[in-house]
Amino acid sequence: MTTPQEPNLPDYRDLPADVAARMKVIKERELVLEIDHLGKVFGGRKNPTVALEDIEFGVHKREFICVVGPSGCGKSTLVRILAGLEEGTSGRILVDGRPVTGPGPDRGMVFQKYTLFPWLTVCQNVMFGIEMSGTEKGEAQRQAMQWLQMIGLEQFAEAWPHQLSGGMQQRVAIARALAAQPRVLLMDEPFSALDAQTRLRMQNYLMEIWRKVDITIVFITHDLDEAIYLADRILVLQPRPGRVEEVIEVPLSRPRRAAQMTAGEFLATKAHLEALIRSSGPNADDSADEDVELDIPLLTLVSDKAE
Ligand SMILES: Nc1ncnc2c1ncn2[C@@H]1O[C@H](COP(=O)(O)OP(=O)(O)OP(=O)(O)O)[C@@H](O)[C@H]1O
Repeated sequence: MTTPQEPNLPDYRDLPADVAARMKVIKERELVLEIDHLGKVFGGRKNPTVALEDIEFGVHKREFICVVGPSGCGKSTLVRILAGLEEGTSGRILVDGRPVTGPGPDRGMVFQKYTLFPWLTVCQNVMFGIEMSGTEKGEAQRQAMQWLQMIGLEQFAEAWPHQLSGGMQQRVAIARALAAQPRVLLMDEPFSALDAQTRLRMQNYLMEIWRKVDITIVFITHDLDEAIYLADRILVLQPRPGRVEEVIEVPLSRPRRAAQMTAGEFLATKAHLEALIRSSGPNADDSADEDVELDIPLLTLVSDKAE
């Protein structure tokens, strides 16, 4: 779908030269994750809900993908299928060319809710992911400490998860997921429970780690600012049934800085995403009613009073 461009804003499709060059390099890289004609239907034949229909998308090595869309478009279903926690009804998922048949060490997960094991210390939590791959305890501890150093939490190695702030817990959750050396990191609204300032710090922190570690990221979010700030490409889903609405190449240079959030390219991308999501969201069919609401006499009365 095309939406009218906002006046005074650049065209979100115009990539600055450095971004275009970067996108070209990314697209030349191999596909780590392939979503091959994926469909998902819930419920029986009598009352089916088509959550996903014919999703076709490939994620390149070291790419940062954000998935957005209105509530109910199938974001959580998609990430659960990618993780192998749920099966698709049709199509398939491939990681490095191999079909996904269930959860596996090639895919790490970070969820919205803090998911550290409360009965393990911070260090033991990170060791857990490493030991899962068969590494012996002493070596796992050494590697876990390296990860804690990388995320700046080595002094909390012996602390319990509940002694850490929400942001710190999510940092440990990211370290735990990455320590198992997955090919893809799947993140399902990992920062949505955090306050705005912590959230921005976590976004910067995640991009910093991603710069240093060989990892491909698929990040689900409701927050359009977050998606634009983080992603190389944004996969926009539409609901009922969940289909690919558009894939947007984010026209922002890297490294990203918070100041870019007021740049014309950022605002143009956001305006386009908002229009896309508004037009396909749960209230899209009610837009005619909304127009009627704006005309109600009460609004005129209030403005009369003010004068
Ligand atoms: N276990 C289930 N049984 C039946 N229908 C389901 C089930 N899980 C999800 N659905 C339906 O599938 C569709 C997609 O749901 P999903 O939770 O994946 O969307 P979402 O984009 O993550 O939504 P939100 O943004 O509100 O979290 C919705 O219509 C939902 O009602």
